[in-house]
Amino acid sequence: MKDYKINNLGFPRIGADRELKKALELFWSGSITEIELKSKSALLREQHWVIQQEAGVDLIPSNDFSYYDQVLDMICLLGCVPERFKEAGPVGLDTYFEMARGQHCCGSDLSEGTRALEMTKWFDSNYHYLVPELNETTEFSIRSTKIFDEYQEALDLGIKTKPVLIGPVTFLFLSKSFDGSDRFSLLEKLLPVYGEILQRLEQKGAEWIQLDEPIFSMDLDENTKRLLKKSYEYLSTQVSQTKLLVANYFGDLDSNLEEFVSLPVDGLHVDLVRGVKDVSTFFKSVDDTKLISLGVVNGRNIWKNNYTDTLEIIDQFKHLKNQLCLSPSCSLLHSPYSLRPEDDLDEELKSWLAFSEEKLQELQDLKLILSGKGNALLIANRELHESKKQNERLFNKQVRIASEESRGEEFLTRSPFKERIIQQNKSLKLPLLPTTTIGSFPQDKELRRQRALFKKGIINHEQYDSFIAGQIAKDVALQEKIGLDVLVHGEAERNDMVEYFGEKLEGFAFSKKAWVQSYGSRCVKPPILFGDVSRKVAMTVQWTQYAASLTTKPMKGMLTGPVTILQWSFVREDLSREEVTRQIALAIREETIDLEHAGIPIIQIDEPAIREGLPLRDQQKALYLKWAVDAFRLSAAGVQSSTQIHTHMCYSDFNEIMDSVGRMDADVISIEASRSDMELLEVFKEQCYPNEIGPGVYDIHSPRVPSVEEISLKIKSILDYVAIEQVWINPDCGLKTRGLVEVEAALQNMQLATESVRAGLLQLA
Ligand SMILES: Nc1nc2c(c(=O)[nH]1)N[C@@H](CNc1ccc(C(=O)N[C@@H](CCC(=O)N[C@@H](CCC(=O)N[C@@H](CCC(=O)O)C(=O)O)C(=O)O)C(=O)O)cc1)CN2
Ligand code: MET
Ligand SMILES: [Zn+2]
Repeated sequence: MKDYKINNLGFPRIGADRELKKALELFWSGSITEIELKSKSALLREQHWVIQQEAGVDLIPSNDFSYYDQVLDMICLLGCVPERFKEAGPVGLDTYFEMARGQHCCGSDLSEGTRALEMTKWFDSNYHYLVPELNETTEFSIRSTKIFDEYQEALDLGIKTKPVLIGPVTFLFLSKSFDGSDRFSLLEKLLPVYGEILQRLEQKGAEWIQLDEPIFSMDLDENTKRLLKKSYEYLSTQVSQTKLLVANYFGDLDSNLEEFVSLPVDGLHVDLVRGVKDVSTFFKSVDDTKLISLGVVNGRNIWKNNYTDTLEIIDQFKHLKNQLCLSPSCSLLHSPYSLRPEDDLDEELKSWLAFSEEKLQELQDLKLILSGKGNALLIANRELHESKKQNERLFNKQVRIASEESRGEEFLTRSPFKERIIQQNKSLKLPLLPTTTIGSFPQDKELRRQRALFKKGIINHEQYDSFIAGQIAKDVALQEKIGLDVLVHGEAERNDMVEYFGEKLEGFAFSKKAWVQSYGSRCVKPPILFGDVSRKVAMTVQWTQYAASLTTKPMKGMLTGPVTILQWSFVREDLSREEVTRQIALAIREETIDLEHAGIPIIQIDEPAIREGLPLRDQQKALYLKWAVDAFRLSAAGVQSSTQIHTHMCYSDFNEIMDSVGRMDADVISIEASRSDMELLEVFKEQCYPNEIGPGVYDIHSPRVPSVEEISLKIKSILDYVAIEQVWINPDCGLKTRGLVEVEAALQNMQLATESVRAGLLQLA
């Protein structure tokens, strides 16, 4: 009988009750010391290692913990800290957080020293990493001992771990060259430092080291393949006893399979959830001394594993002489912690789910079944999946019919943009460079407390609603005071832009504590989309109408788009993503039309996740973009030409999707632009993008308040790319993560800057 081991790629680091988030935020506000933050973090690491040990994991990861982000940790480890963060030598926690969050001064300091690193999406997930800044002269040297310290820390607890780090080629791929040089040319300088890291880990006694190279899930040119080969040929000579495991995840190997299996390393991890088509060819080419880690339990979704299907996959590897490991498909960073606190979920639904702790249990179950002793587990699991398939809760006949009947309606066009905009300008009467915000306003402790009280049933609906009404009134008054042109209601009633709609729509369930890290200390609680989606009642009309009644300025209604709801939920796997998105689009469309009927002149349908949902493989991109854009169009189809449709996307890379952005045909699109210095407007300029654009004029991810001069310069630089009639002025994204004081100051400066640019134009005229 074959002996299987259990390998884990990474464990959620935020804590069962988001302890790390809370500790970080206390530390940043000065309420706890660095020593306290460090000791709380050490406690979490210990708990996580012990849980995995008790769950029978053989290869337990270390260095999967991070105070903020694993790529930022790599920047420190490799010593490529950008020059504006002056510190030399070991990178301290202050510099570390400064790179992540920018410097915390509320002045008009324009110096480079204050700007945080750019943040962008980790492959096709909702996790954000900090982008390493490289240029031709970047030098590397070990400037953090975290990976060694954490290995030692576990060892002191009696646990021998497998340190995890991002591999050199993926690291360079994730980086950005700031002088136009080819970032991969730095590999020569980078490899010796990796070699030194591996040697130091070997000296400490590490048996295995995991190097993550998810770049293998993407289309690679011959040069990149060569660099991967070269890297591992070199790195394998840097250790003698210690074994190297290279991990691919998030997709299949496809055309990279040959290169992957022939890497001169001791172990390979494959994602067999997304890369299932690799199975049959994989074992034909791999040599039998390598350990193979089979990523069979989905680390990106929350549904209970289907053991029968999984055993079929494993079966194909059984005849190999290789040591086999059972493993999650990727790090469990993307899974919530545990199902245990979810006592509000009904038992049936709960029986369909597995979070991180349960996923480790699934690996143990599978191992037991493979050893011939788990037949009862296998039968129970099979019965569960059989009965789930037929469960009525998953189907709504009316929704299926409506979806069929709606085919083609996404093409219902209003008049062409050039004509629509004339009508809209006539009724909206906005000044040149209209100012607005992206939707959410700060949510303070008291607001969250009131929502928590309401959810616990301690205050009733009337009490909660009257609190929300008060908050909306304050937000509207603030916008009036500042003098913004298009107002929003501020989203006070929304815990999150996706979770809120999930709670209102049919077909979703929601959890109490299924938090997943999004960036730094920020987490999201993706709703669980398990059945056919439909709208029970109007979801936003009441609050939008109320806000509109408080002002004479135009009020912009605020909806979350279908692709973003899909992308940021845990989604059923028994229906295509395209079909699920269509169902959501139809539900959102009902809301769009209700808002129009309620007299709301501008409706924003946010689609920040369209870009992130783009498949990693070129071949699959066009199909995705087609149905994604169709779904967006469907969610707005049916409104009058005079109703202005806005959308919002917070990404810096539009190059690949520009045609699709055009096809969305929103009257106005607001985008995140400030961290990347407006350079992304290049593609809008090149393509002569015809509709209106609001490039964010300041970064909302940092508490820093930009000065009037700074914003004026930003506005002027926008005008280098886009005709003034097309331009809107707004921040990069929503303001819900910020404090009220800094928001008021920043928006005030934004308004003053806009007015000064307008005045300058008048003088010129
Ligand atoms: N889903 C999603 N993905 C997104 C974004 C987004 O807005 N939503 N924005 C982009 C950036 N990512 C972001 C992700 C999270 C947050 C964010 O602010 N998250 C909040 C949680 C928001 C939330 O749901 N808050 C709950 C509060 C939950 C809570 O903490 N309750 C307390 C109790 C409160 C009390 O008694 O005081 C508790 O459970 O301990 C609410 O408002 O109701 C956080 O981590 O702090 C922001 C941006 C990309 N991806
Ligand atoms: N309307 C949303 C907000 O302002 C858009 C956020 S995009 C992540 O919060
Ligand atoms: Zn945004």
